[in-house]
Amino acid sequence: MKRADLTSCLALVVVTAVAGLAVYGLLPAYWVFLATAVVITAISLQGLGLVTGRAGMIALCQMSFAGVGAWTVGWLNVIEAPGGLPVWVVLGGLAAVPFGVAIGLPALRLRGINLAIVTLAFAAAFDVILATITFPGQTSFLSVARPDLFDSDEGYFVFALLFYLAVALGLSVLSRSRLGSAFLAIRHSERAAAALGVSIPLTKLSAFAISAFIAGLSGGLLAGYLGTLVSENFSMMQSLALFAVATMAGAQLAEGAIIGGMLVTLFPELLRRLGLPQDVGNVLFALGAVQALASGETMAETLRRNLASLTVKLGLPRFAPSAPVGTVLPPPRNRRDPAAAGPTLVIDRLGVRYGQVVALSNVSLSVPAGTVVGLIGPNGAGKSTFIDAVTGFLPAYEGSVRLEGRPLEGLPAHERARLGVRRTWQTTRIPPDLSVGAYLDLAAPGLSPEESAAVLTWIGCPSPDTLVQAVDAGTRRLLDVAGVVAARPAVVLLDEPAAGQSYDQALRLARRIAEIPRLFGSSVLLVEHDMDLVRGACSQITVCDFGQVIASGPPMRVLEEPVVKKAYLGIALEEDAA
Ligand SMILES: Nc1ncnc2c1ncn2[C@@H]1O[C@H](COP(=O)(O)OP(=O)(O)OP(=O)(O)O)[C@@H](O)[C@H]1O
Repeated sequence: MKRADLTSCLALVVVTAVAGLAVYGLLPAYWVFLATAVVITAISLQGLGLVTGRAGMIALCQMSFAGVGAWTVGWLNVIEAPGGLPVWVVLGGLAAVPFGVAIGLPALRLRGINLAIVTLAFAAAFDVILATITFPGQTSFLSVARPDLFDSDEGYFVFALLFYLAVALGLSVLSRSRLGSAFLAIRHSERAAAALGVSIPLTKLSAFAISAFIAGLSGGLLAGYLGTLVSENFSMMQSLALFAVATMAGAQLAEGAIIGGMLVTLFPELLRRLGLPQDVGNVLFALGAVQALASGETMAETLRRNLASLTVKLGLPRFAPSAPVGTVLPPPRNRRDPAAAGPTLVIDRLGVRYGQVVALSNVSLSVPAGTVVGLIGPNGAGKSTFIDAVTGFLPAYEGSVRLEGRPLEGLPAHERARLGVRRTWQTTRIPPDLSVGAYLDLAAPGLSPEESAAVLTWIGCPSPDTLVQAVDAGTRRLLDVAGVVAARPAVVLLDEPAAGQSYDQALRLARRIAEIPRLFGSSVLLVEHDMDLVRGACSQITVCDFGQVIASGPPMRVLEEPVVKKAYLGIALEEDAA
């Protein structure tokens, strides 16, 4: 585990222990009882935050997953299964996983309102089923047996808090893993995530499965908390309210889940004491969710921002570790002998149509091993379409694409990326919530901290602990390039990497791109409008116009050809004028 992960896990343990001790030691028994409900709700909210806040999908059936966990615990209690409540709660979580995966399956095709309707329909169906079958032990008033050590209400608070801590620690570690970064990546752009080799179906299903597991745990804990359960505890309305609170509080963060748990538990208590109807709470939660979505900041994020500025004002040391400084680039990929092995990438008679528009027709091109090849052409010539087809982002095309002799037809984008075809985009699609280092881990798993730091220094990006949202647009383009080359694929396809760069930066980038084959062992296909960059980086270029190849060869010769000058008339005149 990295030092930064260890520090944040330790901080989580200390804060939870201090807060738990304060509640346990200072509050009267009734408030400790309420605090237990806060903690149990916070556990469920953490699971919901994973799917909604992190992975960006809508799930309106969190309490149904909790109901599965609670039902399982009730049943294990009735049959007096071995292991007692701690084991039953975990089994309750596991029982909810298949339901989570089943609900995740529509998420592979549906988004937004359609996914919301599917998850809501599941919650409604679960309502009906629960009302019919009742909870085990409900009719005979058989209470769920708590462990002896945690039998009292105060003891059960500690029991629930231990589960909260375990879930928070697990999610904290997960958020720093490649899967955690993949959740953020699919929320930001599924296409860009696939281009990094992330499997979208697997990532979405993992989010739903983990979320359902956590909800199942919370349901099982609720069974032990209340003793006996009724179907209203897990109704569709409860799921809707939980979703609103998760959106408002920012349940993807541990403190957001606790804020949400306090709102869900203590607000109804306040309304009860004021003699106001409970529905007022749900209306306010909905308004709070709208406010959070409109402002783009959840309550937990506001809290973090204020705490950070307070830390700066008080001059306290921040816990962020200093970036490791290294000079060792990752070793280049094992390069095949170019003469013996043939070209890295061969495209033969590629054709693409968008309805009646012929975007590419009979385009053939090859990228020899260890070279940088340019693909240029005026706007609308078909360059991005070419990259989309090669990297697997078009549903269909004519012709063939071969990587090191292997045909890629039929393979989806993430598999092509894993095989060694990596791309960047015309506009950067890096999730802004990630740190620079986490993005590099996502794009190129397995790099050591020293190698990450060296790649970033080489391309001219800030240190790994810098947040992407604090980085300017031009530098994010460089990070795009760093991500693809650090993975050391067979070939990288760079789509206008100099967009947003100054003239000097573009020339520097040209030198870096020319170094890619030697330093990383990857061949390069460069799409670019900046002719100085093309001249500086490429050994061969192919020129397209209206979807067809009009010239190819060494840059100096090809750029002088009349047909190319004609296609580039506007640009040629600009260059002459300059
Ligand atoms: N999704 C689409 N639907 C219909 N037509 C499209 C689509 N995408 C691109 N085209 C058309 O295909 C042709 C090639 O577009 P493409 O974006 O590949 O060109 P380009 O060379 O990358 O242009 P630029 O340099 O401006 O990025 C253009 O005529 C464009 O209008």
